Amino acid sequence: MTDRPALRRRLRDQRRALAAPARIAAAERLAGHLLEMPELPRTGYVAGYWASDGEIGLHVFQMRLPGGLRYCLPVLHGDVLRFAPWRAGDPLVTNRYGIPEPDVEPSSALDARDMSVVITPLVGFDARGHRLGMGGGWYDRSFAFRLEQGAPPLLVGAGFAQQQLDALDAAEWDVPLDAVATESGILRPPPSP
Ligand SMILES: Nc1nc2c(c(=O)[nH]1)N(C=O)[C@@H](CNc1ccc(C(=O)N[C@@H](CCC(=O)O)C(=O)O)cc1)CN2
Ligand SMILES: Nc1ncnc2c1ncn2[C@@H]1O[C@H](COP(=O)(O)OP(=O)(O)OP(=O)(O)O)[C@@H](O)[C@H]1O
Repeated sequence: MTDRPALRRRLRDQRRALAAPARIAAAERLAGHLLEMPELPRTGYVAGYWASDGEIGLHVFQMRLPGGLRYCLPVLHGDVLRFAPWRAGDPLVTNRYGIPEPDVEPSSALDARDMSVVITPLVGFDARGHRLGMGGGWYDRSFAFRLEQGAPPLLVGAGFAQQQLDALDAAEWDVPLDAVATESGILRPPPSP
């Protein structure tokens, strides 16, 4: 068994330590890889996130999204995530974790099932698409339905290549990612037996 809290601390420290020019270049390359994914639909809702704590940024990706795709940000609602369309300039509020989210009534925001694509933040990941997040279980609870059905929504993790781990043991509730995008490219986990 891995010590998940210790692993999170180490990976988060490494992520914050990345120099600004490297993180800007990485976000730019990440956007290019995401936008070239053949699985990316031309219309629908795309969930991103507001990068915090050194997470790889999605601003370039958001700005270059094809016109038919609406960019959304997560909104905490009860114990799950909902999503609200957000464009630069739209009002924001700070959630309990200090992360900005669209200033909308959470109960009126879109359901996880309404998303075509979800770009998830990552603390760590492995080649099988196992994801280590911040530890709140938000993405796992919100997308638990993906354990019983296929995409959509397509779940794509986003992170720096340095966040890849050899192997991450998955908990029974961990929802595997369909792909992981980094500055180095797109990693597609082999189908699990
Ligand atoms: N940018 C971003 N937005 C996101 C997530 C994320 O990982 N990144 N989330 C992914 O689930 C959700 C929020 N989940 C979170 C879960 C735990 C902590 C956390 O532990 N934060 C503090 C300590 C707790 C606190 O301040 O109350 C920390 O930095 O240690 C933060 C966010 C939704 N929005
Ligand atoms: N489908 C679920 N049903 C009930 N509880 C869940 C579910 N998914 C996750 N949890 C709870 O969430 C807690 C945190 O899970 P985990 O460590 O996998 O979070 P994470 O994926 O790193 O976090 P996040 O998604 O917020 O970035 C677990 O200990 C578990 O109690």
